[in-house]
Amino acid sequence: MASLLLPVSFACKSRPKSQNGRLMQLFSQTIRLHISVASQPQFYKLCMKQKLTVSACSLLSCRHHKSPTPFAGSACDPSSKRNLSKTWAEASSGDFVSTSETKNQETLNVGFGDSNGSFRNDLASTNGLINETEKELSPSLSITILGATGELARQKIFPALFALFYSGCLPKKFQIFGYSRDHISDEDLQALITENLTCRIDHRENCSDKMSSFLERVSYEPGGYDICDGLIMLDKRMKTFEGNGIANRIFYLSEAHDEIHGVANCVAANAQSKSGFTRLIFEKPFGYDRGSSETITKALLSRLSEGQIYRIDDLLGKELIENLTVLRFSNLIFEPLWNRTFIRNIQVIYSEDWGVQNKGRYFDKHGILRDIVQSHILQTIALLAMEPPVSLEGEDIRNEKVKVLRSMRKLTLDDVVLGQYKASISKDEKFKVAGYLDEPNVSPNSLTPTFVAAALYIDNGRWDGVPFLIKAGKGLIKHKVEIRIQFRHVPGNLYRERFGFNIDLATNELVLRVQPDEAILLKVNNKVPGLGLQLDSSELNLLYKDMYDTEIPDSYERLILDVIVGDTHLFMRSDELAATWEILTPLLDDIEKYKIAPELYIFGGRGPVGAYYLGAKHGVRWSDD
Ligand SMILES: NC(=O)C1=CN([C@@H]2O[C@H](COP(=O)(O)OP(=O)(O)OC[C@H]3O[C@@H](n4cnc5c(N)ncnc54)[C@H](OP(=O)(O)O)[C@@H]3O)[C@@H](O)[C@H]2O)C=CC1
Ligand SMILES: O=C1O[C@H](COP(=O)(O)O)[C@@H](O)[C@H](O)[C@H]1O
Repeated sequence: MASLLLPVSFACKSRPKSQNGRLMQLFSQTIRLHISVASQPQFYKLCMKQKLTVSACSLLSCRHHKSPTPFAGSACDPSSKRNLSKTWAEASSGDFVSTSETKNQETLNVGFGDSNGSFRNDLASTNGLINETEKELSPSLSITILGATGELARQKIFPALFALFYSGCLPKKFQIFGYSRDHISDEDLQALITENLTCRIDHRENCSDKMSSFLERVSYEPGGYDICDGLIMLDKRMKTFEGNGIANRIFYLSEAHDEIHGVANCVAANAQSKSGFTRLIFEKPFGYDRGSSETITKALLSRLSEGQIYRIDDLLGKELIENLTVLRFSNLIFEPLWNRTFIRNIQVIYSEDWGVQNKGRYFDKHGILRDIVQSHILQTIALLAMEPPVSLEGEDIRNEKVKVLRSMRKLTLDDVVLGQYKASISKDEKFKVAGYLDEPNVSPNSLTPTFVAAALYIDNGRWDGVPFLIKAGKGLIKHKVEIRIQFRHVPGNLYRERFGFNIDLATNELVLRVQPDEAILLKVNNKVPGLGLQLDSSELNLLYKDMYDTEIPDSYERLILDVIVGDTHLFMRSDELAATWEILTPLLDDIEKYKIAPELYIFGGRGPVGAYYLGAKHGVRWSDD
């Protein structure tokens, strides 16, 4: 019962006083009175009755469901995903605690909950007022962004942290430290990040107050990446902020990739917390091939424990990807069909209508296989194809993902089509569109692929013989990420003649549209209304923007929150990482060895025609065109 109610008190306590303040007060009193008897549906009704939707209950509890039966749990209530105290203890027990390793639940508490599982008023309030003793002893969270002046930090990480603060998802005692080589002041950094901070569209009260309150907690420390002096200074500054309470630390390594190694070493040696957890977030690329990735992993594991390493992949924080496991394991109608007997093929499509933008140098070295397939696509397939995990705990899910990845056949040139976008003329024929070779910092003779289509197979009992067709490319006609699951045709279908010879028309298809416009679509064969017996393929359409009147959080918000609460399931473990490189390295070696020239395709087109032949070879018709 308590866990059902946590989001309620959490949500409502963390709300600021607004014009709804009185209502809010009444409401939270009411909720507390109901604490021992209320159930989540009852709570929901209460919210509805009081017309306390988004504005009064915050986005956390009764916010988004038009459906009358929201499930327990809230956006930033970790217990909604996993059991808070359990997760906390387990995730932390794998963490490196350099001295005085007090690993019981309370000492490794993030400050969200106490050992009874009930929430204390530890969440960041907009006025941030806590008395001195409380300040000294309460658990703290320090988040350091290394590479704080960079594009990723400015555009994604700081805005995500602000959104978490805005949604009441950060503990009361938190501080954000920016770190990079530039000699700038706290104020300079605050000014730099302000332009990208926005309040949620669906509840914008006190936006500027909240921004100021957030910015007050952002400070800056200059320092290098490979020499540790800066991090030693930072450690001192953190200690001043942390006081004598439990000190939890997160380091987000968002500096230039070449520096990752040195920085991780410096953090591990000089800036780990002595009394709480220390977690490091790593950005892509996760190595270059099997060998390089293994070297990096070994170096990291010599300094840190597996539980401290969070390899972040923003695609995995998208709503529909998180929903994959929910869809599969909480609906009776899907899981029994989720195998080779009923599924004909699965297509994962990652199509971008832009080029490499300003990342020519990085992209030319890595290419589409490392940039998109190695993590985005293989992780998506792993979640899609894994066996049911023992539980929703991160490690249980990661155990299943690694098995699928290890059962995946190594890719070979025979089952791959590579492409590269070339210069073209705009549709109105008015201007020339740059090709890949015209991009800044790209070698003029580059053979780096900007497109790949490939057929993957998982050699296990569930998926034997089912092609997983993947397509990823830049400079294509559409901008979308989709997973398409095509089912087999109905045996002895009574209506077969209505479909002629085109069996594809009679195929049920489940489409998970990750972006844009998140949606779950199910294609079913249906009778066209009327006196005749005409059939068509229609869509049962769960379009999120029609169904839920809430803003979908950015994936960085979800993933950073996962790091805070120690939920590892969306982050690649070292053995998963090794398994992905096993699949790709032979192919990458051959591409380099034989200097495989990619098939050129027009920017803004459908990609190389070879992709269609590849589909045909594996009995698949791309269903996204
Ligand atoms: N941007 C994105 O969308 C994505 C980025 N990534 C990864 O995230 C990390 C950060 O990306 P992003 O912010 O775009 O990168 P930036 O190029 O903007 O660089 C980030 C920071 O790294 C430091 N830096 C830049 N060049 C060098 C250099 N030659 N030597 C040492 N330090 C340098 C800079 O800080 P300083 O002031 O100290 O010079 C800069 O603020 C990278 O590792 C990247 O691979 C991964 C996926 C997507
Ligand atoms: O990780 C990456 O993602 C971007 C696309 O990110 P999105 O959040 O805009 O969908 C992609 O363009 C880039 O190549 C890749 O490294």
